[in-house]
Amino acid sequence: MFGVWTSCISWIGLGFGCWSLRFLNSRGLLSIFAMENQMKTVRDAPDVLDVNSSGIVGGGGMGDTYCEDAASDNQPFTPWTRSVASGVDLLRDPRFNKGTAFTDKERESHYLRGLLPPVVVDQELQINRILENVRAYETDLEKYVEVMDLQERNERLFYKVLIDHVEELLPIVYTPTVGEACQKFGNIFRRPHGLYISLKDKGHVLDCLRNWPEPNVQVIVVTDGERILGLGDLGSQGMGIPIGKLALYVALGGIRPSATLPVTIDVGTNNQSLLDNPFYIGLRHKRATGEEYDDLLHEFMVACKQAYGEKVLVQFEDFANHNAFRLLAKYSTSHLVFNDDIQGTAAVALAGLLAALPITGGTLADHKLLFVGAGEAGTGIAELVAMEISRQGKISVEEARKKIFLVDSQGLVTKSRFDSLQPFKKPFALDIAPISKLASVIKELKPTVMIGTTGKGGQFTQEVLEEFSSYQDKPVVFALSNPTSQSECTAEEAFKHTKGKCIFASGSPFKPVTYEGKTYTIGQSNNAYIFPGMGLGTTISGAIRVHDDMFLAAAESLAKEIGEDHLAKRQLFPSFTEIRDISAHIGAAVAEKAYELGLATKLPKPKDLLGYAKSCMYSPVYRQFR
Ligand SMILES: NC(=O)C1=CN([C@@H]2O[C@H](COP(=O)(O)OP(=O)(O)OC[C@H]3O[C@@H](n4cnc5c(N)ncnc54)[C@H](OP(=O)(O)O)[C@@H]3O)[C@@H](O)[C@H]2O)C=CC1
Ligand SMILES: CC(=O)C(=O)O
Ligand SMILES: [Mg+2]
Repeated sequence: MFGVWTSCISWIGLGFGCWSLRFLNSRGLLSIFAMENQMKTVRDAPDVLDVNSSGIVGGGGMGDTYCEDAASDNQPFTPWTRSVASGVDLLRDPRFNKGTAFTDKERESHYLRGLLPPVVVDQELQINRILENVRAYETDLEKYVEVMDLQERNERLFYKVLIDHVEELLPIVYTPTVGEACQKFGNIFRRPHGLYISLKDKGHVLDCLRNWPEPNVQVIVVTDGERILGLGDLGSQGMGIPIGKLALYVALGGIRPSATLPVTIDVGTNNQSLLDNPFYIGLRHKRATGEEYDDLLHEFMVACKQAYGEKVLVQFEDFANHNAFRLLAKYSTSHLVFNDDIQGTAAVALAGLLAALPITGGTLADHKLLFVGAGEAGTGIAELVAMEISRQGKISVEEARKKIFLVDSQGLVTKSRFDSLQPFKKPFALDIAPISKLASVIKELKPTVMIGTTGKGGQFTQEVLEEFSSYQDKPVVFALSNPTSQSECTAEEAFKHTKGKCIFASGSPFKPVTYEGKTYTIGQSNNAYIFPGMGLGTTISGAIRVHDDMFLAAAESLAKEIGEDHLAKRQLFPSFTEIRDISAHIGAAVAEKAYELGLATKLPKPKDLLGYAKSCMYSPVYRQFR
């Protein structure tokens, strides 16, 4: 369908000049021309831009895209064409707009004369201007709005500034600010920036996907908004999360922006304050459940493959756990799908634990791990850790699970509660008397690692941290709940209440902590280290399924990035400034695993997977228009 669309455009464009392109957005019109133009086959490599004077992009090259067509041919010059609007439409198209960075020549050839102020600046100066504006805002939410506006105006500038200033801007486009943005999404709403698929679209989900302007989608992040970070049910306003995650796929993992699709499935919300809010953007009723919910989700999953093929990666994000586990189980055998909160989080936390071993000494199997919070993140990590212990120690996963204890909102997960336990908790149920208080659980079981995934701030109290550090020298404390307000403790509290002994990581960013004259850098144990590389790896290998071993490979690859200089600062995760290179390594490791498991379809396998991964990564540097 879209191949025909592209060829039609090129034929029309060449025949009638740039002005004619402006009339070509009606599907009916296009299909008529497509009938006349079946003979022309023109490849589409949307991010490699080269525009001729009639407003048609033409030329070829691999460049920074791994649009499957371009990548699979593996030729330096693959013929293709791409239509780009001229004049004011070009300025209004964020994908191609360069604003005042358009050169005089480009302004002349693309009908921009008079539409811009006379100054011509480079991307660097534009970045400085953006940063100055962003920094001038007092609140992070204002900064978020400014930065997301830029994404809507000038995509390459948005990604360049994000990549070059990732440490400063990640907390704005991602946790913690994205949480507040979701809470107030209706108030700050400007443009949709993703697909909203609601119960009103039942029977027409494929039409929704077909209305999306980009034909070559490779990564979809979808939420139903029921568990947004630790902020609960935010309904349609959860859309901020897929948008933010996909911005990171591009900035950190080098996926082409045009290959990303944020989706929110709206089945209602149980958040009464949103239902009462006149600015709420979603369906104004309680959540649909059961068959009605499942049918819409199923229609969506089927439509994804119909629209984008077998190899489109679907990332489930921030679903409540009663849906998350069963959706993953239901679709993991038929789709290229993973759940970021269960599997991505597991890989990043495992990487942190592996990285901590040189400090704690011993192997993973020598540890006793306590998970405070036994939902998606908690049991996801627990299962992957058990897999790793089993693999390293050549013991069964059942045996490995014995080193793991869970605590949920009712206290320790024990066999006495077995019948009422959710299925994902059952494998870890202990055969001991129930204990409800966290400090008492610690006293009884003496874990060496404590991982918080409760979504409830402040669970690691002074009493809990003091108890946990009372019998060991190197207590490992991960407070993974997001955003910052929901963190089980702050970095400062962790160091203070363990008397500087802890090895600490958090889900949201914390500033370095100085305790008794020594400064510690706080590593961020966030799945943002994993999913961009996972997307890169599955895409470059043409993987058709995601397998747990790919997450183990990703975790091991990430753990290798931690060296002695990091450990000297007790930093278990590298700085995000290094993340693009790290994502390439993770991508190569994931792709390698996909080939090993027979799940890769891109053949022959590239000889140098790392080099190939790097060569495929999107670069936001401006293109020259000819
Ligand atoms: N750092 C990262 O990369 C990631 C962080 N997260 C964060 O983790 C948090 C949880 O997410 P997720 O696992 O998906 O959520 P779930 O709702 O699936 O799990 C939450 C768990 O916490 C338990 N819980 C709630 N209150 C308490 C309490 N006071 N004491 C002990 N346990 C408690 C719940 O108990 P019960 O089962 O009894 O209800 C449940 O088991 C969120 O804040 C999220 O932002 C999530 C993914 C990635
Ligand atoms: C990071 C993430 O995925 C979460 O907090 O849900
Ligand atoms: Mg999440």
